[in-house]
Amino acid sequence: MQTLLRVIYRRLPITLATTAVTLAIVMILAEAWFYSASKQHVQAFSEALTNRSNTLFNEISTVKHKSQSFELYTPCSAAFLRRLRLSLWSFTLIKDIGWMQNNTMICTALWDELSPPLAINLYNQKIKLKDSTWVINAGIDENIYGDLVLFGNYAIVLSPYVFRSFKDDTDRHQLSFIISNKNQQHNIITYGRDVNKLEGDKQNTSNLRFLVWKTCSQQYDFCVIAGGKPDSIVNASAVLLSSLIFISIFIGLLISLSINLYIDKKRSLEKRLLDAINKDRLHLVYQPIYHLKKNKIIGIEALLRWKDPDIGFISPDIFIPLAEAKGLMTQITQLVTRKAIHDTGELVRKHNLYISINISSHDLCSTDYLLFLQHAITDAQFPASNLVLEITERQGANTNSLKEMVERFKLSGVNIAIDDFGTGYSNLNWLSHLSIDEIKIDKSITDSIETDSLNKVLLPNLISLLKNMHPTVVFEGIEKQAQVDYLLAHFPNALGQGWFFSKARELPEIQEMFSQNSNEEYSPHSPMG
Ligand SMILES: Nc1nc2c(ncn2[C@@H]2O[C@H](COP(=O)(O)O[C@H]3[C@@H](O)[C@H](n4cnc5c(=O)[nH]c(N)nc54)O[C@@H]3COP(=O)(O)O)[C@@H](O)[C@H]2O)c(=O)[nH]1
Repeated sequence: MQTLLRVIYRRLPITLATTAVTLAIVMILAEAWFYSASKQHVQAFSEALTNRSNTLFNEISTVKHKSQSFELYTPCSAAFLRRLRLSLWSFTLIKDIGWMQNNTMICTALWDELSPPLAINLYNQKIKLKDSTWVINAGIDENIYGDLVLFGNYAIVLSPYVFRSFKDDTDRHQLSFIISNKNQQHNIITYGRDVNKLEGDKQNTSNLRFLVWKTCSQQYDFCVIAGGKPDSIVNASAVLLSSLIFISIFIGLLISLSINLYIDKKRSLEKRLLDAINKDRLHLVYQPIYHLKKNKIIGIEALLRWKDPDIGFISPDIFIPLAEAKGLMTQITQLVTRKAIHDTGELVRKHNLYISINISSHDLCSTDYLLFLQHAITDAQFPASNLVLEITERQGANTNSLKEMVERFKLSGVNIAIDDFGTGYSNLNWLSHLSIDEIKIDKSITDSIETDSLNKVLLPNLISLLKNMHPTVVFEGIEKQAQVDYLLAHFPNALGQGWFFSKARELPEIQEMFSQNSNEEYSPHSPMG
């Protein structure tokens, strides 16, 4: 724990930055979540209110339809009132149905005949629609108020619970709503403190500060427009807010810890590599290269390996790019050249093998490396013609300077190969400009043999092109018998390298392979011939 805290503390700016960024991201996400939840709430509220209003309009419409059947009886007679009561029974949102004359209620289903008749105060909000008039909060009797729908002589008294739950919800969530006719000229019911905002915007256009949702009835002439301010993280409960802050800080610290550990690891890997180079902890393994038709090893490729005492084996795919990035490749190439020449001299001379080493185009353009190589060859009395320098172009080196240097290296007697031919790095352009002794066909092309990839279509043309050229051709990454069979049938003089024959091995194992093969019909020949 202490070590972790030290790692975090050591790079305080990174820790503060990641924590601040995480906090900002978490808060933005929380705000977006609140906004989306509020939007859904307004939408659901508007739709529920529309459903409730639909039920109400439906009940009012039923009363209107039935009114003709009521009038078969004398208004306010016992039979008439009985019909009203029977109808009223089935409604949930209508409280009473009355018969009116000159703004006075003569009788109602619940109150029977009123004696004296009740003068109804109809001067509160009055909304005249096509065939009815809505009176909101009409004074019915002493301290009795109610919403009425008037048509003909009838007065429908709405239940006070029609919109009660919606009004409660409106208060709780600071929503507002308007129920208006479809052309929006008459507001039937309005509620909430932001009704004015809804009035100004009845077109369902929400923005970041105010949400609006409009739903219209399919059957009846009304629409519901609901709206309200979106909830915000700022108004969230203290518990939620502090939990989010805590989580953000925690995630921020974890991210900063990972970044710090990654930086440490990268730095330490670089240091470890430098240490390994200086303490000679890198070593070479060798992968045999076969003449396909003769089924004989005629060369070996030196491949660098690094086993760190703490981490274990580290792939060249990791440390070679690291060395390139940190400017350590000159040292690495010199180390590989020195070791390969020193280790394999006897084997090469005895079996007339050729040995390939990987160098970069940067090394090829370096006069220092040329001098180094010449000294190494002379000191070890190594046959220069048995050495192949494999170059891979990754940095986009200038072809003219490469051409000049290839000539200078070749004057020293060594051979030059293009590695990874067929990838974006090595192409026909190099073949036409440089005096090349060997072409190594990339594994991606070898892989296409016996598959339906595009490379397979190109392969026969590539083979017929290469067959007519001077350089030796090596197919890399052979893993299957089918690939060997194909190449034997179409390009028997090609060379092959890959796990089908052998993985890269320690030098003693390679020497062992030669001692086993020594009595086979193998005539040493010029490796590049
Ligand atoms: N400049 C230098 N680059 C070097 C040196 N040593 C290695 N490298 C480069 O590192 C890359 C990875 O190399 P490595 O992990 O050693 O892989 C080599 C072979 O093991 C692998 N291979 C060979 N046959 C097969 C096969 O049948 N299947 C399969 N999946 N992999 C196979 O290919 C690598 C050899 O590649 P190449 O150099 O293109 O011949 C790699 O880019 C090395 O070049 C070094 O000393 N200097």
